[in-house]
Amino acid sequence: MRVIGTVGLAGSGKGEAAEVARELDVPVVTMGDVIRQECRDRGLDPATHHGEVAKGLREENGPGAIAERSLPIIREELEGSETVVVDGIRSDVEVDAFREAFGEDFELVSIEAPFETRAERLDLRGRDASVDEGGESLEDRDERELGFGMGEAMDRADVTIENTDSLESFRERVQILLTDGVAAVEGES
Ligand SMILES: Nc1ncnc2c1ncn2[C@@H]1O[C@H](COP(=O)(O)OP(=O)(O)OP(=O)(O)O)[C@@H](O)[C@H]1O
Repeated sequence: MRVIGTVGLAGSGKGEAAEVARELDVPVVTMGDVIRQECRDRGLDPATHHGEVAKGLREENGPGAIAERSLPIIREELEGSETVVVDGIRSDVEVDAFREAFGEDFELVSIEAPFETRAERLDLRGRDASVDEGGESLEDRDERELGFGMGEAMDRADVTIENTDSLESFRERVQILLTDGVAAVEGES
């Protein structure tokens, strides 16, 4: 059993990593999915209320609320798969929740790229897929997410993947990590 969590700022490559996992038939549990479900439960549109509901959930139920809500989903996926990816961890408190739930079987990967690189990629992604980023600037999103403790979560990672090279090289490293574990990419980046 292996639960691989990813953490990283907007545009760092978490979505691509999740895509590589799906291509390998590794189930991906997204923190965003938990929040979107909560939006629907509250009768709110996830497109416009995602950030607000994420903040509300943490304020009302504690900073580990979203991680806690994802645990049963992850456990269910582990019944059918040796490896599960947890996409989009946002804080050190969430890291603690996963470590407590899965112990040594939880491995945290920090995906990192400089601000300008992320800004360019998100700009291109927006144009390609007409993704609505909700009108929030990357500076504001970084600030909001770092405010949740994302920097501390990144500091706790077992391994960091620098996503500054080609997409192909990034995808290859993610594939190695998913098939051979965190130790296989340690020292590479
Ligand atoms: N190494 C790379 N080279 C070129 N493009 C890349 C690279 N890594 C990611 N991208 C592209 O950059 C965009 C942002 O990456 P991705 O969607 O994976 O980010 P993310 O971390 O999931 O961001 P968000 O949290 O906003 O969803 C995507 O269009 C992705 O295909």
